[in-house]
Amino acid sequence: MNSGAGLPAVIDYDRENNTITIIDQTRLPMDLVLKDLKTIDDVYLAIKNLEVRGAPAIGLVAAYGLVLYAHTIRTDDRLFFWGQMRGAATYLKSARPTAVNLSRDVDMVMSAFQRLAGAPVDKIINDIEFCTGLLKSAIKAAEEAIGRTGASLLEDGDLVMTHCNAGVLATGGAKGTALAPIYRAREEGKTVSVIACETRPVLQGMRLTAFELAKNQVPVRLITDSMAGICMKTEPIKGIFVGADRITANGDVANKIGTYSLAVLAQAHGIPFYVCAPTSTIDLSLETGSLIPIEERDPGELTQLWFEENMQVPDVTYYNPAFDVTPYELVTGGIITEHGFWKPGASHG
Ligand SMILES: CSC[C@@H](O)[C@@H](O)C(=O)COP(=O)(O)O
Repeated sequence: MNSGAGLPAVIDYDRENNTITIIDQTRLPMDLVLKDLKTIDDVYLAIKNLEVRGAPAIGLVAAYGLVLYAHTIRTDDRLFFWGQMRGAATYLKSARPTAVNLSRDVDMVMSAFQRLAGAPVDKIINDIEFCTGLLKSAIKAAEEAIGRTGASLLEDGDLVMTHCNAGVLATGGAKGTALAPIYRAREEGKTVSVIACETRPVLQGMRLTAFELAKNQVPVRLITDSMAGICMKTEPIKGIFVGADRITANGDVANKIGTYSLAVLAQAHGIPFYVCAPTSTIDLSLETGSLIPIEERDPGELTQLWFEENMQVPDVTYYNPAFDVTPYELVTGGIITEHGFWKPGASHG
């Protein structure tokens, strides 16, 4: 199956072989490699190690992970079945803490499972698989809608900036979130070019966004994160478009580390800052962004990853938060969801 973005499906589930196939994003852009996930541990590690990453994509692969696991342990012993599934759900949710989509999608599958508690095991498994298929369709539909709203802000010849990867690789959908307006604008006959920030330390902007956009013939220029300020000062940037991992009730936005710095710079330069995210990324249970759990990752990502040599300096400590929180007042353009612009205080829909 194709992702519709010049790539194979980012996440695909084959029921016959009870296998999830993903694009292994740690191998991009050098190698476009598909990887099979056959066990719950495979799924957990794929999320943890960023083989599949991006808020909607990790939720989707975890949901398929539960389907895969249900097929694997299929048994008429309901108590055992339920206990094992609950353990698997907790395990998958622990892979990464910041993106709310992971726990939300796992919980969604588990509540479908619970609702069917008295049904035959085959029916339960069929239904949770169906539910996961619906989730995938909902991701695609949300992206189309986000794309339409976002593209209405763009004109032919515009230049935008983005950070990390909030494209198809991050969602397993059709257009991504922050990149959806750009893909949609192109469908409307408008060429929009993109400045992609490389996104230290794991380089999602360089390895994934630049790759994905180039593959789709979208003009893209890569910069290091430290070049964003000079670009905002000297280039006619129409807007900054980023995705989100979790948006709290007051509108604060957790997204890839470096997003907050871009929002501060954008405000200083009078450039609108837009966050594109499906409503499933809004977490009304948290009042403010300070309550969002921020994932801290291995310092090896600073000292080693993507380099031949270990560059760890003796007697130096390292700090590697994977996300930061941008306060709502810096989201000057607004938060674009599948229902149009969302403001704190409004319900999801
Ligand atoms: C549409 S995805 C939005 C976010 O998940 C994305 O911007 C991001 O921060 C991804 O971080 P990652 O650590 O690569 O999973």
